[in-house]
Amino acid sequence: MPKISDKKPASISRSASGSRSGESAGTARRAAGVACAFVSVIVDIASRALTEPFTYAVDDAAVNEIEIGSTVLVEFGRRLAVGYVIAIAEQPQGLPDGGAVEGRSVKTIRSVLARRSFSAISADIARWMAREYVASTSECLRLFLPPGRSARLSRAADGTYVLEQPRVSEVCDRWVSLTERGRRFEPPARASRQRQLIQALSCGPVTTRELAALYTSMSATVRALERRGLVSVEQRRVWRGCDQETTLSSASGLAPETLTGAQVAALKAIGRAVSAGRGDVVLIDGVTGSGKTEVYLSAIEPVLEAGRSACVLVPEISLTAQTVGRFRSRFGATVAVFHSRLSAGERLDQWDRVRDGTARVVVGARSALFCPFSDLGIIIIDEEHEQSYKQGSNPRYHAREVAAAMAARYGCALVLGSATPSAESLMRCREKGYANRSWLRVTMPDRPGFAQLPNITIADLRREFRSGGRSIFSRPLAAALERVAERGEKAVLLHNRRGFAPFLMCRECGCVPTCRHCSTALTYHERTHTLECHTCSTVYRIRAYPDQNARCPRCNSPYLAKMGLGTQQVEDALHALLPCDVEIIRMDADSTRGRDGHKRLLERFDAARCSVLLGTQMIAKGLDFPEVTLAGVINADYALKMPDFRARERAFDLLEQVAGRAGRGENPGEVIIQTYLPDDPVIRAVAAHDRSIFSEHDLRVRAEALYPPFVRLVNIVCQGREEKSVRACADLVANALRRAISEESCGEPGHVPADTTHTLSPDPMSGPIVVGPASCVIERAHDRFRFHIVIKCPLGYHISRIIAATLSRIGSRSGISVTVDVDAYDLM
Ligand SMILES: Nc1ncnc2c1ncn2[C@@H]1O[C@H](COP(=O)(O)OP(=O)(O)OP(=O)(O)O)[C@@H](O)[C@H]1O
Ligand SMILES: [Zn+2]
Repeated sequence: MPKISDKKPASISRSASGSRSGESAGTARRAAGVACAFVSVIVDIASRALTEPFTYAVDDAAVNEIEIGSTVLVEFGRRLAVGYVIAIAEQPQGLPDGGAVEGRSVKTIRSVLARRSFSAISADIARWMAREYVASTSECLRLFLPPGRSARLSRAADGTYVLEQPRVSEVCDRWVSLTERGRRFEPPARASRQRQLIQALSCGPVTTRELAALYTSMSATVRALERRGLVSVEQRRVWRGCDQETTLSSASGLAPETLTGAQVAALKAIGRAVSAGRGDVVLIDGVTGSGKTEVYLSAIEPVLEAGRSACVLVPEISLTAQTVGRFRSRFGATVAVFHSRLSAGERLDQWDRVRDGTARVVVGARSALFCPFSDLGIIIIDEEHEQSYKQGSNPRYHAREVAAAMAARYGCALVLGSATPSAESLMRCREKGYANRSWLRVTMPDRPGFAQLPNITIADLRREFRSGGRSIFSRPLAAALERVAERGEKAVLLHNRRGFAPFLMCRECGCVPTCRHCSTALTYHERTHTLECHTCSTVYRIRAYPDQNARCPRCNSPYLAKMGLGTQQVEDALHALLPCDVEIIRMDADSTRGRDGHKRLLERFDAARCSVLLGTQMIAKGLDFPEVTLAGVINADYALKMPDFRARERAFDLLEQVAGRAGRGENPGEVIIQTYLPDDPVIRAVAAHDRSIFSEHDLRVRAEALYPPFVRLVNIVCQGREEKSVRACADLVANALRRAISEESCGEPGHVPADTTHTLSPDPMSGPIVVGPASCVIERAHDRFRFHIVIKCPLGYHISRIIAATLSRIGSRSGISVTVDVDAYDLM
């Protein structure tokens, strides 16, 4: 590892804040052959306060190496640090944030650590993200760096800084081939090794790895013939992560003969947004199975023909072989794929393929947004309502918002698709715009061809219970499952396990074992006899009734019994109900472990003649199997009962999505939803295929209680081991915020920063409201107490700036962490 001595501290002048970084300055400098240059550097030190760049000089040695996007080593205060170049100019005054800096007081960068890995546009987006999400600019920029290759400094015991080697590297194969002379070469009769080698190469180049597998120890022979100029050895990059074959019948992306009228209309709207080049947004509000994926595929074609690239985001959960297969079969090797199951090396290789332009269609989860695109023509977000587009750790960005900011900067179109669009997106479309960009909604109300939306039956579990039904399956659902078995069709069955996860409860004293480190109830895993904490992953061994060793941890009673309903139990009930030639496939976190677990289960479901796919949320999304004629929901109620203002929207999305799996082919589909709450507006809306029954009710509630989409919501969580000091810190933060907000409104009434003005409906409030602090719903996690403050804030008000300034004024408290979540989704 290279060691770098820690020279005496250097004072580095700090530049004022700026906005745009121009690539043209660097290009001009090189064209003019100017040797001396200055750069704006974002220093990579974990601190929310470090959002602005610092100015450094570049000496002659480095001047030809340095570009926007380079990683450099710099002195920063008393230490060394890694930094990222976001702008270059001949004079400090020429830097977007320069001017205030005197040339001679500026430090010179130590060295260039890595070549360009992001563009000026990316740097601009990272700075926007840092401002918007109260994050440090370096943590936002790091999203754009090559996976596993970013430079890191660590401090050794003797005080020197050590540059850590990147964790991931490229892999090359060595290819051996015959040269012109080699082809004419006749090895001597006794040289059997040489003969073998020449023969192996006679049909074309072979890798040394293959040679080693075929013949042990061929390397000496290769070397010998190479020296004589008879064979040549060439390094070629291996592209990992490009070979995910699947046998799924529906993973083909063959274009249909004709597009539906709605598809044509949607494509026209997208075409207009692409050619407008302003970052306009098109929301495709299309029922399940209406052919949205086909619209995405057709919209990408002209973009590729124009030489530009496309980025397609899908929720992690639906990054299945089926979705990926459709894109690969339409666009071939130009597709790069990003999902969490890729190895670090595969990620790097996919990233490099995007950078060198071999891959121009990227399909991936939210982080795919940060690929090194050169000329982005379209960004597509499928299932745009999905909560997984919001990042749960710093920087807590929402992919939809980042994509919109990107689309504006790239001058490309943003396409959002969903059968259940988010309240936020629907509102922006009603207002016809947001943040100076046009938002247009197009609907696709029908399925193509003869496919119809399925018929929906609500099975009232109260009535079922009153008339003596005690089975997991109500009579209508049991009968429907039996019909599927008789006809040799397929069914999907949702068992929404969250909230129904089995837990243990003492029948005598009512004790429910909770985690020692967190305030969460523990999930019981029957097969391993363990209780597991889903917050901190602690595992406790335990025995449950009727095991003889079962004991309640509080009262020692043997009646520590299992409650709730596990997926395995539903699986057992299905086996009991259906004939044994019906294949039952269970898909949950346990059965999909491993890299291809998910894909293999779907392939089995696909290949079976008659089968039932039973699973958690993961079966609800995006699956397209035309033979599915029944979709069932074991219990719809959990989703409705969560203490969260978005719970009802999420419940509606989930039910609508599951229902959408049935009847996508020629045979009509049927949906049966079991519930104790048949009169709930969510259930009635799903049953009637009429979103407005639920959304009118839901929006009224949210408008009255001041919740999104009518306001923006920021959740600030303080955590620490000592309850009292955490509480005190939260009080301090809340009061400081209240003061800052009231000062702000006195100074300049109605002040709205220029880049966030838009035309949404009149604000229901005149200024931000700070609520709390209060204990979080999860009061304790990982042995740390949790308090939160919620800010409700009018749309268009730039609250992030005030939060950042307030927190940096307060400074950090030892042992207490403060996290800021702007546009929070998880308020627990
Ligand atoms: N114009 C068309 N003519 C005939 N079939 C089509 C057409 N467009 C799409 N399809 C077929 O209809 C089915 C549903 O399409 P697709 O999966 O694109 O729908 P979707 O709107 O993305 O659905 P979901 O929201 O449920 O994921 C697919 O099997 C697809 O091949
Ligand atoms: Zn725990």
